[in-house]
Amino acid sequence: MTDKPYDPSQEGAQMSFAGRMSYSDYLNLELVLGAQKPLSGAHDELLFIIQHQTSELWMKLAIHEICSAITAIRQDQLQSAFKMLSRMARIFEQLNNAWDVLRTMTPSEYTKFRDRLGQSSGFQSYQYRAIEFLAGNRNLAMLHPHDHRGDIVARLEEILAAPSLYDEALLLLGRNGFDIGEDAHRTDWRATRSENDKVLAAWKTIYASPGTYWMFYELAEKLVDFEDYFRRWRFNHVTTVERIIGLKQGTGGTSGVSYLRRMLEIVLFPELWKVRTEL
Ligand code: HEM
Ligand SMILES: N[C@@H](CC(=O)c1ccccc1NC=O)C(=O)O
Repeated sequence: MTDKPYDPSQEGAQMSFAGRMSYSDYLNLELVLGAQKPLSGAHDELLFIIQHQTSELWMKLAIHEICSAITAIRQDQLQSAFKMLSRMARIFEQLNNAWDVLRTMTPSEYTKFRDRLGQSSGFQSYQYRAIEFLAGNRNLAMLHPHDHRGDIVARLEEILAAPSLYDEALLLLGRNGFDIGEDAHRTDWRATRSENDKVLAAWKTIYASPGTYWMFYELAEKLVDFEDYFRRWRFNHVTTVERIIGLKQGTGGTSGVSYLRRMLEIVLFPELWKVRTEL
């Protein structure tokens, strides 16, 4: 005698969703899964689109976490900030692992649809710029690709009007009796801050006695962790780009690989890296 095929409804699985919210209703899947619109017939274009869309979704979450981490630090709620910062690092790890999928696309496959991209480029990713601005890398020139979109410029300007993640970490040290010099008196958050020896000395004190300053020490390490994963993302990007387009100019108009190599030099939390040499 053959067994009847297993029917999960017999143990209660809901099978009727007329008038009820289903999985795809909740996740708005029609919108998400209907948003891939390849412009060519090339097999690999779907990979390219999905890779970018999923990256942008993870970036959306990263922005949500970093904004809440900034607020938590401002309110001296360091434990919740730590949770969000740990998640940030994990999100970047996720983005880093995703390069393994894109790396399977060869130059021959990419050239089949590259022309169709026009002058669009990741250089115009406003969520990527938001993450950089929120973290503390505030290069105002990066606002201009969005000049035609007042709503995006307004959102980025709103970020630039407030202290960055690193600024908030420094203000926290200031509130707790550390001399952070110039950084205690800043009013213009748009301007790129300069490195500051007093801040370096404050981190040095913290790293010299972790037990005494555990919360600040833990915050410092979470920030370094985040920057470490961010650097790996930049490195994976430039290596994948060189592997796929060599030294060609970018569709966004930059020199391509040499521009991206220059971006590898960006340091988000300079005194936290410098302090290592001093210990
Ligand atoms: C075939 C794969 C890729 C190639 C060939 C490529 C190429 C490039 C190039 C040449 C640039 C420099 C700007 C330009 O002139 O276009 C750039 C920038 C950028 N790309 Fe990609 N990219 C690829 C995949 C990705 C992916 C998957 C993401 C994820 C969202 C991404 C995000 C970015 C971002 C955020 C920038 C700006 C970086 C900065 O200004 O520091 N790219 N890309
Ligand atoms: N800049 C790339 C094109 C590119 O990668 C791209 C194009 C449109 C949307 C996202 C992209 N990804 C990252 O730059 C290139 O020069 O081939």
